[in-house]
Amino acid sequence: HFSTGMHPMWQGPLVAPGGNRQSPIDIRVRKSVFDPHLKPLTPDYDPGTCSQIWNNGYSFLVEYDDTTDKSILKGGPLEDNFRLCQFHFHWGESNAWGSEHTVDRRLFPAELHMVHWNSNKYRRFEEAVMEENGLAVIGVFLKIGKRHEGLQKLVDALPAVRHKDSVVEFTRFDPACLLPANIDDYWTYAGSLTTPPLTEAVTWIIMKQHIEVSHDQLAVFRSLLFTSAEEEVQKSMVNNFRVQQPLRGRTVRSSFT
Ligand SMILES: NS(=O)(=O)c1ccc(-n2ccn(-c3ccc(F)cc3F)c2=O)cc1
Ligand SMILES: [Zn+2]
Repeated sequence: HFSTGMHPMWQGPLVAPGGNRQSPIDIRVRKSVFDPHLKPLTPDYDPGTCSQIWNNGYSFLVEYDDTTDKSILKGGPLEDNFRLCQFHFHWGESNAWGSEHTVDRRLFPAELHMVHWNSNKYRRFEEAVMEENGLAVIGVFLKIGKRHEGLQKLVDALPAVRHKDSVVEFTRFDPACLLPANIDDYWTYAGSLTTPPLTEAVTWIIMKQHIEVSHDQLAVFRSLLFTSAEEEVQKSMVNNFRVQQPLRGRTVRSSFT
């Protein structure tokens, strides 16, 4: 039987010890500050660097070969080149919740995170993840609506990684297809990873425009399991989001008025 009880990890530290730039947060639109110096984001991804999908017991990660600067993110609030290493999602057991960030307390059914690391300053991800501003994560909200054609190739591969620690080869997927049409309007703030190690290394870039996926596509996310094949009790992979964290005086900047 599949319980959707709170997975122990998610009852983890509500606020990291001594953390004053933790994520996720609620984005108060009227409190965000327009910054005219913010540039447009210029992602440049090579689908040829896509390598595999891995169920790590928290989410499923679509991983990219980040040994060269083939898939990079520049511009926006970023001074350096950031290399794409993986993307993943957070979602709820119902369409009423699931996102990690909120906009004026509005919850979305799911949220995409595209994780990049500063390849000008560091030699590998493992180093960057421990450094202030070593990472840049793009967040995109998902809403239930029309089927997302580009996502379907990924949805079709998910049954192969149903259990924790399963991996399947996955190639030639262009992550740019998951970005909204308008990537010029975003919020950005200094934050952290939202699961352990919770390091305060992330420049967050949250897209104002959401993408749409169908109810059936999101239902396949919920068919994944937190648990490995050997465990007796299988736990549905749902509600894999962290509770919101105090802003602690941080400013959220917007690229739009
Ligand atoms: N949800 S999120 O803020 O985008 C997020 C949360 C956690 C991670 N995460 C968890 C473990 N790691 C990790 C993987 C490999 C490594 F060498 C070091 C790490 F911290 C990681 O990047 C990555 C991204
Ligand atoms: Zn995430």
